[in-house]
Amino acid sequence: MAAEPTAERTDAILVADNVSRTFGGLAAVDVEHFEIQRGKITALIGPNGAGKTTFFNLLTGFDEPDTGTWAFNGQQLAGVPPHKVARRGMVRTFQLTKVLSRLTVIENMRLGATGQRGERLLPSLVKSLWSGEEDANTKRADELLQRFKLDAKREDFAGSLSGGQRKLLEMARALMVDPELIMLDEPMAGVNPALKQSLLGHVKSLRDEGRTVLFVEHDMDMVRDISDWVVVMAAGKIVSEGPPDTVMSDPAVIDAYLGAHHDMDLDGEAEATILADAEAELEEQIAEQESEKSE
Ligand SMILES: Nc1ncnc2c1ncn2[C@@H]1O[C@H](COP(=O)(O)OP(=O)(O)OP(=O)(O)O)[C@@H](O)[C@H]1O
Repeated sequence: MAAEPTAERTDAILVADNVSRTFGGLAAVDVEHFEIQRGKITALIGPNGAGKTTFFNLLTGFDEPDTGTWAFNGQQLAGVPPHKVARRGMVRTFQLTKVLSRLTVIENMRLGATGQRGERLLPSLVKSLWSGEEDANTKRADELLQRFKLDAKREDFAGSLSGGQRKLLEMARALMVDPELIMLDEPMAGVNPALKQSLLGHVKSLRDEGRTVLFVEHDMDMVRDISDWVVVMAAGKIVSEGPPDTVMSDPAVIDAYLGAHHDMDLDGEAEATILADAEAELEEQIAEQESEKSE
């Protein structure tokens, strides 16, 4: 049996109660109780439209709930704007938007240091950040780019990165504020199958260095592989939670997925394109590793 959603566990870094959000008549999120355990990797899964992204947005201050309270390290967060949430140590990743794609990799990293603000502010922020090349933020950014093997891409436009590299940049950028809790938005989306292991390694390394990770993901292999705890949402509610093996064999979870989740079948052409991309990206990684060795 999977643990009941209300089951008490030990060291929670985040505790949320009665968080709800409706759109028109639709209860997108209606979560009675939710906890994230410190130092663990927690997966938030559920079929399309289950409310995962909305819940993420509520917890990080990007959307306002109709009801609810939640505390991070014992401090209430309702009503706190996203950049202040980030400064308190809780940060979420974002998929690269158009605006961010037009900035270089290092510019994206510097923006990460400011926490998270509305995109309209970005152009002025970018300019004001340029005072000193050698400041502490640049040093930290360069260290992170090295760790995520993006240093060779430092001056490239973020929009030119491959799917896997974008995901690495999203993670590296979030780490600029040295968060205790990092929330990853579909870290495997758009990543070539051949590179998934390397990405998984990076996510595990976040836990190994003492951070807490929450991620939303549709890739069940990833969920099974790296999660310490899995929380399942369906129709806005938490319907099950527990260790990955237990949860994934829970009939309520299987029902939730069979009811609403459809994996897309790829046609031959799409599959060939993905394979070709994967090969190109792998070759690039190998070339980078070889050039590192010869340095
Ligand atoms: N801004 C909005 N206005 C109206 N309805 C919304 C809005 N945002 C989300 N919804 C609705 O709320 C429900 C939950 O959506 P949400 O995106 O949170 O689900 P999800 O679990 O993240 O899905 P996916 O896995 O497809 O990303 C859906 O029915 C969605 O259509």
